Amino acid sequence: MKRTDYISWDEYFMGISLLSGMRSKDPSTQVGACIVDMDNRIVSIGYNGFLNGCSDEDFPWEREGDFLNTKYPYVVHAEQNAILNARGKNLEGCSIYVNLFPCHDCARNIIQSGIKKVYYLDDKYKDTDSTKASKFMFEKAKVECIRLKPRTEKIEISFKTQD
Ligand SMILES: O=c1[nH]c(=O)n([C@H]2C[C@H](O)[C@@H](COP(=O)(O)O)O2)cc1CO
Ligand SMILES: [Zn+2]
Repeated sequence: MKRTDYISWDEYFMGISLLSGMRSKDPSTQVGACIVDMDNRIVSIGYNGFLNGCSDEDFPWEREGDFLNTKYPYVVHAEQNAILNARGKNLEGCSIYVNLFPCHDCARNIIQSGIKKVYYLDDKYKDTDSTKASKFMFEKAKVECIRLKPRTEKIEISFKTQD
């Protein structure tokens, strides 16, 4: 008799996005993205962070104040990192799982990469122009956006061993 309490594909991939977000140093918003092909094979993963080869201390994590003294000009978004981490692999027809609804810049990159479905959890910036632009572009480009309603509230990962 097979196990019945295994996690669904959606919980698996969104869980990987959330786990990836746990690598983010952003004090306010940790975002993870997981790109999956049409055979449910994981193609790429990314989280929001600063630039390769630079120290995380080189840039500010602030949200407020003069634009150049905030993180916004510098932080690479999770979706962008996931697309770039695919290292040029063909993403046509793939899905992307991301815990936060994509900003308008990520929406453009998602569309241009050939990704056709966006699964998301949180839409806390739904009232911003950025998100409104994302939704408009996704609609015009026929990229499907699906808000995940997970069956369970949380999945626990434990490193406890039997010995
Ligand atoms: O599409 C996105 N992808 C993504 O990685 N992020 C990241 C960028 C920032 O590090 C953080 C947003 O910061 P905040 O919530 O403090 O404004 O989330 C933010 C968005 C949308 O806001
Ligand atoms: Zn973005």
